[in-house]
Formats: sequence, structure tokens, C-alpha cells
Amino acid sequence: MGVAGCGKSTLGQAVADGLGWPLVEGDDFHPPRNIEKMKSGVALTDADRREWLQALAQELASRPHAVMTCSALRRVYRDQLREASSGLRFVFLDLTEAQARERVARRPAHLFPPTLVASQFATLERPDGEDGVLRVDATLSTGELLGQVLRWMPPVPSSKATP
Ligand SMILES: Nc1ncnc2c1ncn2[C@@H]1O[C@H](COP(=O)(O)OP(=O)(O)OP(=O)(O)O)[C@@H](O)[C@H]1O
Ligand SMILES: O=C(O)[C@H](O)[C@@H](O)[C@H](O)[C@H](O)CO
Repeated sequence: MGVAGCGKSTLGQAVADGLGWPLVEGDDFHPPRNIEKMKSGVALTDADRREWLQALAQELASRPHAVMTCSALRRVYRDQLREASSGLRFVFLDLTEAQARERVARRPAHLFPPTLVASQFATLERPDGEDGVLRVDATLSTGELLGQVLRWMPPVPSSKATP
């Protein structure tokens, strides 16, 4: 979880590979109108995110193990996902607004324009103090972040494991 550009897809892929679990890209579940809205520089609202979060919750409920990327900016969004998946844990990729804007600006072809980064921080309710959350410094290397996540995860079966 975290704002646009914090590194969810990059770390999510590394964690999925490390655990031998599938990666579910949350952005792939946005209805087309949400994508169009973000591309045109308009921030999503609670109403826009409702259907998307329902789809993500369903996806989590249908999988015994998976790594999912999802901004999950507000507490109610995280709680909706927690209800769908009792063992759900969140890795919060924490970085400053300036750092996020710089990263988002570096990838002009992406659906998310740098002008919307401020709205991500305005919406973000940090998960500090919530159970099952690991806060990490999103400016560390992916390898370092992966190590932190894997050390924090409880022992879990891997789909790569031989019986
Ligand atoms: N640990 C890192 N250190 C430096 N740069 C990183 C790191 N992780 C990701 N990046 C870079 O930051 C940019 C955003 O990364 P990524 O797409 O993984 O973020 P994201 O949170 O999935 O973004 P979005 O939700 O907007 O798709 C990319 O250019 C990526 O290469
Ligand atoms: O909740 C939101 O506002 C969205 O999920 C955004 O965070 C983007 O989809 C994502 O970060 C892609 O850039």
C-alpha cells in the first residue's frame, strides 16, 4: 500500500517472486472510467473506488495466498480488504510528497499524472498503529525492502515448495 509512485508494483513483484505467490496488480481492476479520470488529471473519490475495492476484496477472498498491490490510502479501504481476507497484512511504502512527485514525473507514459500526487497525500490515512502493518522506507533499495518484508512475514507455505 501507499501513494502513487511509492514502489508498490516493484516491491510487490519482488515479494511475490520471493514467496512463490501470484502477484495481483490492483491497478488492473480499476474500471475504465477510473483510469480515464486519473489520466485526465482528476482524483478518484470514495465513490469511484467502491467498485474497485469490492473487486479487490473478491480477488483476495478467492486466493489462499497472494501479493496484491493496492494504494489502500484510507483506513476504511484497508478494513474492507481485511474483512475479505483474515490473514491480510499490509506493507506501507512510506515516502515524502516531493519524492513521490519526482518518481511519478519520471514516467510520463503512465496513467497517473504528477499533478495528482498532492491529492494522494491529502487522502492518505497513514496506517500507523494498525495491526499487521509493516512501515518501510520506500527510498531503500528493492533488495533491502524485500529482506525487511520476508523477515517480517510469518512462516507460510510456498507454492514452489515440493510436497
Ligand atoms: N525502491 C526503489 N528505489 C528507487 N526507485 C524505485 C523503487 N521502487 C520503485 N522505484 C521506481 O519508482 C517508480 C514507481 O515505482 P512503481 O511503479 O513500482 O510504484 P507504484 O507504487 O506501483 O506506482 P503506481 O501505483 O503509480 O503504479 C518507478 O519508476 C520505479 O522504477
Ligand atoms: O486510490 C487511488 O487513487 C489509485 O489506486 C491510485 O493510487 C493509482 O491507481 C495508482 O497509484 C496508480 O498510479
